[in-house]
Amino acid sequence: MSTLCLPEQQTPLLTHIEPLLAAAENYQLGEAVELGASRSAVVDIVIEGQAISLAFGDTKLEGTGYQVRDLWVAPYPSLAEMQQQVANQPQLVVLGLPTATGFADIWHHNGEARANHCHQMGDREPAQAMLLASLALDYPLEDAVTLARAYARSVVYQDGLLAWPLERQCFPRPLTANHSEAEVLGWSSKEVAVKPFAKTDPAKLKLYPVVDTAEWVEKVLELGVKTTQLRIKDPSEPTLPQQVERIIAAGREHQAQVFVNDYWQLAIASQAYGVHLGQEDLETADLAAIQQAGLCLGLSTHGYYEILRAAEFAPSYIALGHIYPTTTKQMPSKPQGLSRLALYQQLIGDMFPTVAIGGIDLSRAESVWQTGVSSVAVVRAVTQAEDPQAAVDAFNRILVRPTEQ
Ligand SMILES: Cc1ncc(COP(=O)(O)OP(=O)(O)O)c(N)n1
Ligand SMILES: Cc1nc(C(=O)O)sc1CCOP(=O)(O)O
Ligand SMILES: [Mg+2]
Repeated sequence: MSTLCLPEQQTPLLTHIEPLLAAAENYQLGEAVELGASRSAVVDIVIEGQAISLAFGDTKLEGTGYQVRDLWVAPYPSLAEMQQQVANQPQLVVLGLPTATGFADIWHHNGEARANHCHQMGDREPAQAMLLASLALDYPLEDAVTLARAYARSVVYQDGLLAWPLERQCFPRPLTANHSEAEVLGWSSKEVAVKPFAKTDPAKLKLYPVVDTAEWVEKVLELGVKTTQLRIKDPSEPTLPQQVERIIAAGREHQAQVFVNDYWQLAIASQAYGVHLGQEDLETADLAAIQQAGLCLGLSTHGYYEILRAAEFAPSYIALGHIYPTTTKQMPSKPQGLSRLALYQQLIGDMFPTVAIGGIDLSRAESVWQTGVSSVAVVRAVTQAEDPQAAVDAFNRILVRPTEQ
């Protein structure tokens, strides 16, 4: 249970907040949110005992939270100026800044500014309402800002229908180097622009065991698996280059799609089938070199913004994690759950293959598969199975579409 308390002047937002919370309940997107009145001029949200405040316009933020600027009177600051300001002010959230070709929403992330951009922005109140509703539903700030814009736009597209935004056309585009307007708009990014990555074979991308030795890669390929990944987290592991060579040879022998986690230079040098990278790698890895070498690229995502950001790079697949709690890896984010997964899958549609990961076992595979994902990645469900062959066979029986039966 969380609470969302509005000051008097923000109560008109309830016109949007109430149906949005009802839609979220309907889709089972989060815990129930109790609405109340704030005794101060700021909006107060409390989730699991943690309080954040949001101050709009001239209201001053005191304490933890966000100062939201969303009312613009010419002359506007430039996008480059706001990028700098937000990078220096972690609490500043900028909504609907007019730019040369549209509108930008900007927020702070790890010492930098991030932004979405769109040509039509919708109205201010729906955006404010969704920002608050989605924060109260425990979406991270970047997803709340992304949903705020998607909702404000969807109210326009759907002719005033107050519903949870689902369609890609409502969502803004993250400003990355791959955004054709980033340069014209004066947005500077650390990533480089890249062409689309090689495509995977969807028929092979179903059960996707992620394992930590070349021996395990060879073993799962022997068991009939057609997509797998070598994930060795210790970069000083002395046998790393040999293990990568081994898995590439084994992948070729079995005509399988074998990915290397993290070590993209090694993967290029050894002409691996593909590389899997995380969000933080997008700014440091040489994506152009990976693309030019013809390798497939899988990208991790953990929410709306990361999905849209990943899509900008046209990867070979988008991984959606973590769906359920996992003990395999310490996760900074919360488990997404099936309902959020289903909406992410609907948003991505057939634009890119998708891979669900995190806490998936045989008992959960069927419901994950029913969301429409292209693949299910597992660690423990195969490597800790009493009988890995039986586990692989059981997954293979589940991961079938009706047209293939
Ligand atoms: C299929 C698949 N999905 C997600 C991940 C996680 O990648 P990343 O976020 O880079 O984290 P590490 O695996 O490097 O800890 C993955 N490896 N594979
Ligand atoms: C490697 C990894 N990445 C995740 C993500 O969400 O990005 S979850 C995960 C571990 C998945 O392990 P298991 O199947 O044992 O829960
Ligand atoms: Mg990684």
